[in-house]
Amino acid sequence: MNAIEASDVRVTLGGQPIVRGVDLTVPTGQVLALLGANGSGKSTLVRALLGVVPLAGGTVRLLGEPLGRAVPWRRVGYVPQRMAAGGGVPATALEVVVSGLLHGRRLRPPRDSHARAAAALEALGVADLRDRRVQEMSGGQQQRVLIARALVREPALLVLDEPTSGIDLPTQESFVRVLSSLRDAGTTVVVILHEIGSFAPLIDRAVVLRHGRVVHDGPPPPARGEHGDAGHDHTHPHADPGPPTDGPDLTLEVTR
Ligand SMILES: Nc1ncnc2c1ncn2[C@@H]1O[C@H](COP(=O)(O)OP(=O)(O)OP(=O)(O)O)[C@@H](O)[C@H]1O
Repeated sequence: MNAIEASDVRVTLGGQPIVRGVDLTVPTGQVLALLGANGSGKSTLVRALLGVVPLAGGTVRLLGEPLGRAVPWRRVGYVPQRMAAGGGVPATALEVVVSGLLHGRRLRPPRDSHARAAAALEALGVADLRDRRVQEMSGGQQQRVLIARALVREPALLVLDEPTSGIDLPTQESFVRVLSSLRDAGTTVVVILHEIGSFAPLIDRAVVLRHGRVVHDGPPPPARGEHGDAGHDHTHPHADPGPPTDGPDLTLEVTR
């Protein structure tokens, strides 16, 4: 089965076409990186795939069901880009993570929710923050709490929008290990990345957007190696240049 089947997805925001006819099929268990310059439409595409913004055209199926009530949402985890984890509510980290176990008609968390939430915080290296209020945390700490909130659902499909921005390298690496074990358990992962960086060993496929269209879909771009002594491996999407063209030219530089 495919975790995502999207066909000719179109989104218009503020009168502008932002996603301009994207086809995307993601087989179960695949780890897909969504890359592209700032403003190329990555966040808008995933928001459309998850039904957060309305489609101006096209169709989406998630976990075998058409977008809407039939989708088993409790099996979908989503970590939006940079959002205050508590949404202004004076909740502790543990409470925010437990809220990840609530869905639809389930208003009371399951019996083992605290143990599961604590384990998710531990996996993200923020076990010691469990009783701290999220509004009092740094952006990176809040981000980790949000990731824990998505992980605690043990999702079949996990969608992450630049999950590691503002997170230091050792924590990024431990997060990549958490994702590896999820992948081994068969979870499908779609992750928007600014740089492939520490995710490189995990990525099966890279889709690059430019001006709301797919301009690359295949293996992650190979490292070119001209910065051979940089000591690490990352992908820089350049700023989305010029007017839209249909050409397949990639504005992607991979340095090593
Ligand atoms: N609510 C909105 N109304 C109007 N335009 C919007 C809205 N949200 C996003 N846009 C525009 O849509 C375009 C794509 O934005 P989007 O956030 O999807 O890009 P992105 O590739 O995720 O960028 P980034 O890497 O900076 O997060 C941008 O030009 C943005 O200004």
